[in-house]
Amino acid sequence: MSRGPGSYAEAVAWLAAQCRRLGLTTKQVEPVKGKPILLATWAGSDDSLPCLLLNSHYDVVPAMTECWSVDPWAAEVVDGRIYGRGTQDMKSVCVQYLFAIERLRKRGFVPLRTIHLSFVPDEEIGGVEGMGELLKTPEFNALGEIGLALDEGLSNPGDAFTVFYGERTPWWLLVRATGPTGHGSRFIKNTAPQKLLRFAERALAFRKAQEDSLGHGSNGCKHGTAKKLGDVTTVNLTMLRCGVSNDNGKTFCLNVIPTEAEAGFDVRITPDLKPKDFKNLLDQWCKEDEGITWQIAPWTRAFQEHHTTATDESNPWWVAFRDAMSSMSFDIEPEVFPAATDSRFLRELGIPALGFSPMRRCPILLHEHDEYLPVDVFMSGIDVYVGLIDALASKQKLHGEDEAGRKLSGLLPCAVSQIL
Ligand SMILES: CSCC[C@H](NC(C)=O)C(=O)O
Ligand SMILES: [Zn+2]
Ligand SMILES: [Zn+2]
Repeated sequence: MSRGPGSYAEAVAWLAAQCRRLGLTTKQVEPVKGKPILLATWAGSDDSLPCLLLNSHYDVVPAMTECWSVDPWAAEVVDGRIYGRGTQDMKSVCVQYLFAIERLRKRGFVPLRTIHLSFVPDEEIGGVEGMGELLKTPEFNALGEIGLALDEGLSNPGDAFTVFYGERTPWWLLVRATGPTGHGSRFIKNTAPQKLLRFAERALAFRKAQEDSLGHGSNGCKHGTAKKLGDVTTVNLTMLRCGVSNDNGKTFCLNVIPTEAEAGFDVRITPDLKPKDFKNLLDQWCKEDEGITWQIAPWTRAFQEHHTTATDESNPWWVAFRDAMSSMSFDIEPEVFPAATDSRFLRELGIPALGFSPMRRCPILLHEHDEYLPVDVFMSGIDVYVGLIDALASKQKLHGEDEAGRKLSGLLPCAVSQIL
């Protein structure tokens, strides 16, 4: 597979060949030109039952080769570790699904429920033209009712596996202030940069309070544990822009007060905070000054609701997942994913989705230099999927699935909360 941009088609061709070798039926869809999606299917014996969807993204973030101690594209094994970009995020999962299916087929396993696999591009750049578009296609619709989707998670450095039932909603903000100009030597009031800095101070005070609450709140937290990153809201100042320049930003007239100043913020709203309430906070911070406004960065999409997958007895798929892991003697730790994954598109449609990569006893190395996965973690991850797929695809009709195999509206596997 070649490296760098332009290898989407090669990646899909390779994955499609592997799927066909395993006897899966495959279909390629390309809702956005140059961004192919692979769908593969192992038909179940009862096509009236909702299916299992195993999702993975085949794109990866770039690697700064000069900062790696090995070639990030060679999958070299050094000291029992597979090094390479995507070993954790999430090429390993793409192929672990396939190895697990190969093993199950060799064993003569026949799934009761149909198993679909989706291999999508673009997750690393927002997923809008990958999973986002896939869900609008007739081919996705033709897959039938999805009972449960599995998607990526994160490694757990301890002995348990982490399972993500939701994620923080990303809001990317632009804040713009305007004010008077004047000579840089004077006490000019309410300048654009001053207003912007006051806004930033309010935002950063909120950030500090959120950071201080990390590690606390064992009573308030959904799973009775101390607050983790996914349970608080982060606000990070990621862009600052102002100044009067005569030469397109090479040098600045530092003695002239600029009339405009702009800042960009990466905000991640925890499911415990209503997006509507965060919006009110932003409005309030802006109201404290004249001439300052905020907007969602127009090239991004801000979800206005949180969608989480229920992790209690009301969701039979959660129970099935939990019990399957427990029967393999694995502990699981349910959490909110601190960043964004393709699961948010699935949950938005009401499809229960769990973020799970079978990686434990290993540091979280996604997007880092020298990303690796120990060989034994990779191999045992295949065993985990064999057990999970066997258990989940063998589930008889679950509580809440009606005669036609459809979910009853009373079943709430995917809780929608906090409507703006
Ligand atoms: C909003 S799309 C960007 C997706 C990216 N996901 C990860 C896992 O890094 C992020 O959260 O920034
Ligand atoms: Zn990923
Ligand atoms: Zn990633």
